Amino acid sequence: MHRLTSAVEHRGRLCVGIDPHPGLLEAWGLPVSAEGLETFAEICVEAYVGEVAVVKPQVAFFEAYGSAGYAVLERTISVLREAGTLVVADAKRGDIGSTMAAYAQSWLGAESALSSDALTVSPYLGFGALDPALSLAAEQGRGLFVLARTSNPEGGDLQAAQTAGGVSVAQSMVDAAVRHNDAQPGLVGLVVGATRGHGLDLSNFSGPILAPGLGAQGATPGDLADIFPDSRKLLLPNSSRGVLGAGPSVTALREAAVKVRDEIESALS
Ligand SMILES: O=c1ccn([C@@H]2O[C@H](COP(=O)(O)O)[C@@H](O)[C@H]2O)c(=O)[nH]1
Repeated sequence: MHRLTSAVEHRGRLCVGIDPHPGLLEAWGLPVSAEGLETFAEICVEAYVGEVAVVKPQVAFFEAYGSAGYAVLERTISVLREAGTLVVADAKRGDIGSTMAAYAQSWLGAESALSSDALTVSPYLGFGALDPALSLAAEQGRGLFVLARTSNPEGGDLQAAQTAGGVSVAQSMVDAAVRHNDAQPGLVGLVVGATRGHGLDLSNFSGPILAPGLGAQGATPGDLADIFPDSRKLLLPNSSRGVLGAGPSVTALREAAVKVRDEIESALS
């Protein structure tokens, strides 16, 4: 949490995405192949390093190219982290505890080529199933972002459903995160979409919140203060396509990221 707080103080709260959609590769004049992917990622890295605190590669778009895609992802993560940019691997892993331990080693283990500063995880096999990842993250000084209320409209039926405890499923994830952070501040972050009112009580939650939905999904920096009235300090609004649409010029991409970054900072000041 200390590294995140310091990065955000220096380079703002925007978490910008590297989401190499095939349509974006084409729009950038790149082949839809692992070679195109590599150039796309290199342009993103050049544009973002030094300007934003946090970058979120969307693992799915690398995975689509198999081992060659993973090799590009490994290089991308490593170059970003060596340059001092925090990396959230958006892989949304979640499984029974014994398998979760292996996912944790892949994304948070110091020796892994995919080792990142934080990983998105799904708690829908039970928050307790995340324990091996929580332990490794704590040991390695990394973080987890646990899906609570996602930005997509389809998430509502499940996430807003009432649990036997009388709170929504999403709120139960927030409450579990609060309990873990009481023991280890900042270990658990949440994913809460910026696309609508989330209906959550976040007043006891002091960890980071990854808030996707700016740009292509319709949210604007001006919406953030209303949606997250009590969670501004470590709020990490995410925009991917909304910024990436400015490429392939490194300068134009950097300017687009800096513009959104600065709009977020003035909206949350
Ligand atoms: O609730 C969620 C969780 C994750 N995402 C991811 O964030 C980006 C958003 O991309 P845009 O291009 O800015 O829409 C993408 O990687 C999603 O998989 C999310 O949108 N909502």
